[in-house]
Amino acid sequence: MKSAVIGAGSWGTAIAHLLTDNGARVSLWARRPQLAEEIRRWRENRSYLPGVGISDKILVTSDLEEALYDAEFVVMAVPSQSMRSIIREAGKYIKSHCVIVNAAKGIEIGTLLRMSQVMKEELPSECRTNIAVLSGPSHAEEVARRLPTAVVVAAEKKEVAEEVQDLFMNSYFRVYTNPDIIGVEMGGALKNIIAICAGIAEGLGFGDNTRAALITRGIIEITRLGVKMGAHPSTFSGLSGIGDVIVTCNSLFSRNRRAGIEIGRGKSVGEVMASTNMVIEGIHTTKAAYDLARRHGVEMPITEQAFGVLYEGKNPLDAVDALMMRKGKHEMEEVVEKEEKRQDLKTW
Ligand SMILES: NC(=O)C1=CN([C@@H]2O[C@H](COP(=O)(O)OP(=O)(O)OC[C@H]3O[C@@H](n4cnc5c(N)ncnc54)[C@H](OP(=O)(O)O)[C@@H]3O)[C@@H](O)[C@H]2O)C=CC1
Ligand SMILES: O=C(CO)COP(=O)(O)O
Repeated sequence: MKSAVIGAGSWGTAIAHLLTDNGARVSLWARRPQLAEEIRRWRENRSYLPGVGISDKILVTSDLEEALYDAEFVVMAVPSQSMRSIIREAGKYIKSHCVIVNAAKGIEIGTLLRMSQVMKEELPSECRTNIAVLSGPSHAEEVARRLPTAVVVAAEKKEVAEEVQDLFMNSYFRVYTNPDIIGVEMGGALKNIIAICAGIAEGLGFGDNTRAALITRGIIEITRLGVKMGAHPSTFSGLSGIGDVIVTCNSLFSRNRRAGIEIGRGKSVGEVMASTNMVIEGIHTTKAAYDLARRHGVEMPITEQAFGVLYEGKNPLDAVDALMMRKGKHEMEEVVEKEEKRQDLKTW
């Protein structure tokens, strides 16, 4: 059974490595012929995943048709803002019964669509029902070193989710299934905003209390938007919710957190983006989420302040003040409502 991994950044390379461990026949597509050539020559992706040997069983190519030839599974591990153009081209070579897995974490700016929605729009109709989403706390650097990791796969059809679960699961990579595609995808995308904010807080010299506050209040506003868009609230207490928020806000592997640290220390967003060839999804997702929150009338104070800092030149310290000095409120409206009902009181 052949799997094609589209995208030879750190995540695509780690996934190709994992699937090869699982005995699959794997191809890895790199956008630039030069990168494909480098990986073939060194059997290592020195640009994106240095120090990890790439099996010579993996076919590394920059030719999409060659990568996708005969593939039963296609894993899309490309930056979210490039997903549409790449899947459109890939769709010409994907077989109709293929299972297609989104591994990217983002929302398309402008259309405000999730990645599986973008894929659905661009793929031929016969491919559209076999789309799955893989998400959860899974830094490529650790997966490639076979460190125990747990993630979640969501799909419309249970059989599709289970096929992907079987494909990926092994002794160091545990995969759960979940029917809530919206929740799994929204959690994976939105956590990057919180990771940037946690980085900014660190860059400003704040401590563990601040990070814990951002993680906790962050997952609350992520859940608020996700539920408004049709997600199940419990999904956000799972791997693609709080799990991914925790890892991204704490890990030094996180590009989003690292970008935030630089911004907190005084670099501009442009400088931070120009300083790396890696994708900082949260910068784009902040814009998309800000627009989605307005469209759905959802209160997302952290996202709103992140938007101010990233897109309107707001001073991060002013953003912190704006968050801390908001009018006092209840921690959880739903708890208050339940208590009021239980006690038949209106004291709250
Ligand atoms: N890294 C991780 O640990 C994880 C990442 N993800 C998600 O996977 C997705 C891919 O990220 P990741 O593998 O980390 O990427 P990296 O940051 O490691 O590498 C960037 C990749 O993006 C490609 N790229 C850059 N600009 C463009 C463009 N304009 N069009 C097409 N491709 C472009 C680069 O190709 P080139 O070299 O040709 O410029 C390279 O393959 C993201 O959505 C990310 O959130 C999900 C889970 C874990
Ligand atoms: O999604 C990730 C880990 O689960 C990767 O996060 P970064 O893009 O911040 O590195």
